[in-house]
Amino acid sequence: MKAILHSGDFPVQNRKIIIGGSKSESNRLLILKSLFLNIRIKSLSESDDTRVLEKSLKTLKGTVNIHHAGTAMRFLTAYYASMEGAEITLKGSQRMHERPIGILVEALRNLGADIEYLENEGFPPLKITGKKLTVDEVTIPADVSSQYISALMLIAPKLPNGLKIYLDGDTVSEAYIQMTLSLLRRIGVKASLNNNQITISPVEKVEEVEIAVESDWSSASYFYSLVALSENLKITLSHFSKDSLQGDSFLPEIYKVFGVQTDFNTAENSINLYKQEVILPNRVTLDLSNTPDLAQTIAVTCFGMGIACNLTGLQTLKIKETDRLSALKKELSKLGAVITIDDNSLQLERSSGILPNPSIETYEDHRMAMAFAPLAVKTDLIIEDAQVVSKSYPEFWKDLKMTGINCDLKDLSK
Ligand SMILES: O=C(O)C1=C[C@@H](OP(=O)(O)O)[C@@H](O)[C@H](O)C1
Ligand SMILES: C=C(OP(=O)(O)O)C(=O)O
Repeated sequence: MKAILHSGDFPVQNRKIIIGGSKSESNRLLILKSLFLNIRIKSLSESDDTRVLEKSLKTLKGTVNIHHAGTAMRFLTAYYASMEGAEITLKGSQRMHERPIGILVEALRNLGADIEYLENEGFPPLKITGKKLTVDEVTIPADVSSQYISALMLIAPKLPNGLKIYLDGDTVSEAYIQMTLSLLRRIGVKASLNNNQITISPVEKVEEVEIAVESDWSSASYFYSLVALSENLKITLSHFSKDSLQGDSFLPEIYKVFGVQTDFNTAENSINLYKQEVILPNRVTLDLSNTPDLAQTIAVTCFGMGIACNLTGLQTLKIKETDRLSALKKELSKLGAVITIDDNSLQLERSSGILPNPSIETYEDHRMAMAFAPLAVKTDLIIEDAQVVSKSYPEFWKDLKMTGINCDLKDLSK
C-alpha cells in the first residue's frame, strides 16, 4: 500500500487527536499481568506488537511467531525461560532473525535457563524449555539494548530470591529501564537502580491494581514535527500528562528549539501544540541515547526546516526494525540532503530546498513511514509500504488526515 500525500487546506484549526496507549508500557504490563494475574490494564495499545505479545502469552507450548516485535521477542525469551513446563520455539520475521539476542540468552543461561539457538548463534529463532531459575545475581552488558535488561527485570520478582542485575558498560536507552522500575513499583514490587546495580525483591502475589496506560509519546512526535514544519497549525493530543513514565515525553523540551510550544491541560489530560515565533538556530546538537525512537522524526524535522543537526547517541539504531541510520541517509539523500553517518551519530547540513516528487522507501520500519510523512507540509510525496505503521500506530494515516494533510492510501494488490 502506498500513501500519496499532498499538503491540505492548512490551517485546519485545533484538531483533536486521541493517540493510542504506549506500546512500551503496554508490553511491560502484559508480562506483569501474566505473572501476577490480578493486574487490570486500561487503554492497552492496539499496535500489532502489543497484540502479538498478548496472543503469545496465552501459550506455553509450540511455535510462537513474534513477527517484527523486538521488545516482545526479548521479553518473551525471559518469560518463557522462567516458566516451568514451557516448551516453545520462538521465531520472528526475517529481520527479527538478524536482531541480536545473545546478550540476553547468555544472561538467562547464567541464571540456569535452557535456551538453544535453532539457526545462527546469538540470534532468533530460539528453542526455550522453561525451568525454575534459582540463581539470584547476573552481570549483563548494558551498552547494546535496554530491552535485555527490562526483560530480566520483569521476571525478577517471580524468581525465588529476586534478582540483582549488574550493568556493565555505558547504559543505553536508560529511560526504558526507569519505566520498567516505575511499573514494578506501581504493582508493589521493591525495585531500585543504584550505581549500575539493579535490585529487585521477590514477591509471591501483588494486591489488585488497575493501571491506565498513558498515550504513546513516540507516536506524538510525528505531530510535533508537523507543527514545526507548518506555518500556524494547532493540534490537541490526548491523553498525556506531565508525570509520564516514557522517556520520549522529553519531546516538549526538544521541540521548543523548533518553535513548537506545548501547553498541558491537566484537567483534560491533553496537550496543545502550536507554533511560537523563535529565532531558529543554524544547527541543533542533541544526544538521543535516552530517546532513540525520536531520531528519525528529529532528523526529518531539521531537514524540512533547513536546520543543520548533529545527532549523537544513536548506537542502538543499527539493530532496530532496519538499520535506521543507513535508511535515513538513503532517503534523506534522495530529497537532496547532505548527510553523513557513523556508528552512533548523524550529521545533516543545512538544506535550501527539497527535490520534487519523492517516493520514500520504508524498509519495513514504521518509524520511517511516520517520520517522513510530515514533510507533506512542504512537498507532495509518496510513502511506500505505508501499512508498516500498524507495528506501533495503526490509526496513523487516519489521524494524519485529521490535521488537514490530504492522504490517499492506494492498495496496489487490488
Ligand atoms: O523497552 C522498550 O520498550 C524499548 C526500548 C528501546 O530499545 P533499545 O533499548 O534497544 O534502544 C526502544 O527503542 C524500543 O522502541 C522500546
Ligand atoms: C525499536 C522499536 O521497536 P522494537 O525494538 O520493539 O521492535 C520501535 O518501536 O521503534
